[in-house]
Amino acid sequence: MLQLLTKKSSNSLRLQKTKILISKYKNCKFSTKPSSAAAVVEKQDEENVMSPPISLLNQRVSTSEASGNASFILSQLNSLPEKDAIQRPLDFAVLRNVSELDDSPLPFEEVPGPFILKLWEKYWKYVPLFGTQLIRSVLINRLTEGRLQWNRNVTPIRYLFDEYGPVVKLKGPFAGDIVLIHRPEHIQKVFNEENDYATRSAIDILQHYRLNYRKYRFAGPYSAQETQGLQWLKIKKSLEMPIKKQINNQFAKLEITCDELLQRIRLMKNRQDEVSGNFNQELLRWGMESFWIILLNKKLGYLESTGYSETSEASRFIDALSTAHLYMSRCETGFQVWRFMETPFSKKLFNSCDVIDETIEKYIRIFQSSRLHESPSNYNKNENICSSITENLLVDHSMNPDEVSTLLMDMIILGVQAAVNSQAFLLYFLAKNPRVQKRLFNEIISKTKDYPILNKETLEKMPYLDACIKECLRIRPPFPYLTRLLPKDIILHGYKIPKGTYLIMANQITSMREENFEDPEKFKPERWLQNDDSFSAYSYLPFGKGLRSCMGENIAKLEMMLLTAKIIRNFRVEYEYSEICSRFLMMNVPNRPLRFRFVERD
Ligand code: HEM
Repeated sequence: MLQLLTKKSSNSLRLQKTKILISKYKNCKFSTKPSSAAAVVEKQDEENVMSPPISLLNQRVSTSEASGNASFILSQLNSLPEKDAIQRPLDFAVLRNVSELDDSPLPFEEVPGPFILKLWEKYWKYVPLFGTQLIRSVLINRLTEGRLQWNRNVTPIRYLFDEYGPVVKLKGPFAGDIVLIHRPEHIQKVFNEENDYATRSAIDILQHYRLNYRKYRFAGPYSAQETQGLQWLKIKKSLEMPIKKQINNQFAKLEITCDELLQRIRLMKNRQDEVSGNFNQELLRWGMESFWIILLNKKLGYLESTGYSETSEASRFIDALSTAHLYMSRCETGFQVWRFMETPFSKKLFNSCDVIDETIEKYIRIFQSSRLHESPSNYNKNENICSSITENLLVDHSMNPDEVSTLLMDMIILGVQAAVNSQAFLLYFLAKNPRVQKRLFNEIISKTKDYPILNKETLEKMPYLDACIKECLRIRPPFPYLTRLLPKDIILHGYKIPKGTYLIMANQITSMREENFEDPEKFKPERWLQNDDSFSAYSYLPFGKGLRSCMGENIAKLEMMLLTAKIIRNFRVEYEYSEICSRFLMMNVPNRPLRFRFVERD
């Protein structure tokens, strides 16, 4: 009883202290300098502050959470009636004793973030099951106390920004601390510091597949291996020209591939002009066929009738690619038991990766047996001999077949899928915005009336088409986050972020905020046609930025322009069903079947 009474009185003492704290805050002149709540709190009796006036706190707060640090308490105070007066991270700053303010950055420890991780940390450090992807998804969902579901793309991260401000720290017991940002000026600062060893977070399961399962030496550009250094950048730089050349040289083949897809649409449509739900697979076939044309200089018949037989290489490859995508995502999120033993998911993933790998290897062997006996000098004499990027990698860069195979597989699993899903979203946005579609149709007709065959120059004269693609990638970038390992200490929002911290730059959130784009939810391609430099280049980064930016940007844009122009010139695209949103399967993918109507134009 006595204990209870003491507890009660100490609680009211804490309540009083908290109120004093709030009134101090209210009376204090607003300072723009960042400061720290912790500094104020340090002055309090630690015991008192560490056990907050729970009755005052939001219902969600459990006692164990409440026994946390000062940031936690103050963040919970924001849900008190006084919350209008107290804002989030800036408030922590304002609460510091004014006399202590100076220009020096605040220590990393004071970056706000969910506290509950601190409790779990003790347990986690003995269970090395966690990878970067986990931190991004499961963990964040857990932190949001069950209000958000798994694989819900950017929602959990948006929640964290709303809760903690523009710079949020996640204590990563195993993978290291992670800092989340979304403001363009912060993102710009990170890219300004980038050096030749720019490192992204890896897709761990793919790295595991290459290094441990296949025993390759090269883990691919989406790994955190040494390839992330100068060697990769050298290869990447030297491929810029060949890719450009290849896009120009292979334009006619890419166009034929689009025509084949149009034929497939005509075959697939039912009486209501509607294609079946697995139209995404058709787009995947188009994406793969286009990829092979550029990378192998070959049409492999993915959209030809032979390619549809169940036993065909094309069908097996497309199945493997879809399966790999699904299980890669499942392995990366959740408990990563595959780190210790084969699991049903990792088995399915590896089997599909084997199919992809073996197909790529087959074409590499065909190339080797037909060309490698020629002397390298021949390649220089006749430019056409090195007619595909794959040959270029093998011959000019002396990459070994395993390395080439790994690189192509990364490009396929992530790059081709990104282009295909973006194309799917673009058709959806056009279907849902008939006025935009009409304007696009008019542009296509006006630019092609004298030239029934599209060419690259004609496409370049279609600014509205380009704007539609940009707008689609703004609202649904395939990759909603960019990541970098900080090469040196930087100051963000007044906090010192140390070298070696992983930064997650939430680029989808950036481009969906009102302060960066007016009416961000609306599909308004027109915004890209205004000579408006009011938005920062760093508020829209669907292809990333800097040395590690997307290598397939030109390929993807051209493929999308070509196919969209062809489809819109031939069909009016409609969609009658519920809204198609995105779900996160290592990238944004449509969450519903693509049951478009393709109505033939007169
Ligand atoms: C709409 C389609 C695409 C989008 C939006 C996209 C976006 C991205 C993004 C955001 C990155 C990471 C950039 C960074 O960290 O700064 C990336 C990297 C990469 N992308 Fe793409 N991509 C697309 C299509 C493609 C295609 C078709 C290919 C290949 C044919 C490709 C190949 C690559 C490669 C190899 C990298 C790694 C580059 C490096 O690490 O240096 N991408 N892409």
